[in-house]
Amino acid sequence: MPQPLLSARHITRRFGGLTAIDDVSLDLKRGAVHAVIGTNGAGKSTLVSVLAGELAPHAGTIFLRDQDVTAWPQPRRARAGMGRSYQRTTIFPSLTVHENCRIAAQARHQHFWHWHIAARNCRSSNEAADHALALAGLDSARSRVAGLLSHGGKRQLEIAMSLATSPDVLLLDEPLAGMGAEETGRMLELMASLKADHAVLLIEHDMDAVFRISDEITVMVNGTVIAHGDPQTIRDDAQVQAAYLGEDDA
Ligand SMILES: Nc1ncnc2c1ncn2[C@@H]1O[C@H](COP(=O)(O)OP(=O)(O)OP(=O)(O)O)[C@@H](O)[C@H]1O
Repeated sequence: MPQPLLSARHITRRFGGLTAIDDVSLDLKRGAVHAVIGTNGAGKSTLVSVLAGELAPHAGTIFLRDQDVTAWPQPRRARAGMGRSYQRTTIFPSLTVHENCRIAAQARHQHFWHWHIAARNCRSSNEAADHALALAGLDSARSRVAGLLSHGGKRQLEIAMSLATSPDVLLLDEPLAGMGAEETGRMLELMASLKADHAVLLIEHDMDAVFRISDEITVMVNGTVIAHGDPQTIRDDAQVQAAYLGEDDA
């Protein structure tokens, strides 16, 4: 069994009187897609934000490899190898696809005393952007204006921007939202190809996609984990069926 790249232990996060996530633990391993599913408001996005370092937990510990990163802010976690994509697209629409990736790459590849160097002259950022575009299958679109890409293309670019920071861990928040069947198929192929070198956390409402792509699934209801296991275990779990999966999904 490979050691987890990321381990979250007993994470709790409250918003005022609401406990959005309550004592949640999970592991992300290289070579595996770990999906977190649950009804609206179950706490999935909050969990991603806590793992990424955008929200501090009220309790619990997060380890990246063997290092306790619980107190690290988001930029430090990103430099240490955590990449994330967001529910809403966060690209720079007037820049080209390559420029978007190059800017993302600078966050990890450029030393702080090099910020005065124009991004286009920074070789390591350019190389990281090239590599990310190749991984994400966007090589041929490198010179296109990002805002003119299809919806699926923009989501693909978001993942490429995340890859440009050379992450080991990828936190993907609803990467398939709003996609048609063809775009979904392409994105699932991309995820399958990325998991060899990455630990992938997938938040997704498309259950067909989740059950096709995932190696492990964690099910959340009202901030707590009610089940965890491989897709077949989750399909067969009576509590999951009652709480979440409809008859069509189970
Ligand atoms: N910044 C915030 N302030 C107050 N409450 C919040 C905040 N962010 C999330 N919540 C609440 O925490 C709970 C969990 O929200 P979260 O967005 O994590 O759920 P989710 O499972 O990602 O839902 P969805 O599938 O709809 O995206 C919800 O009740 C939500 O209203």
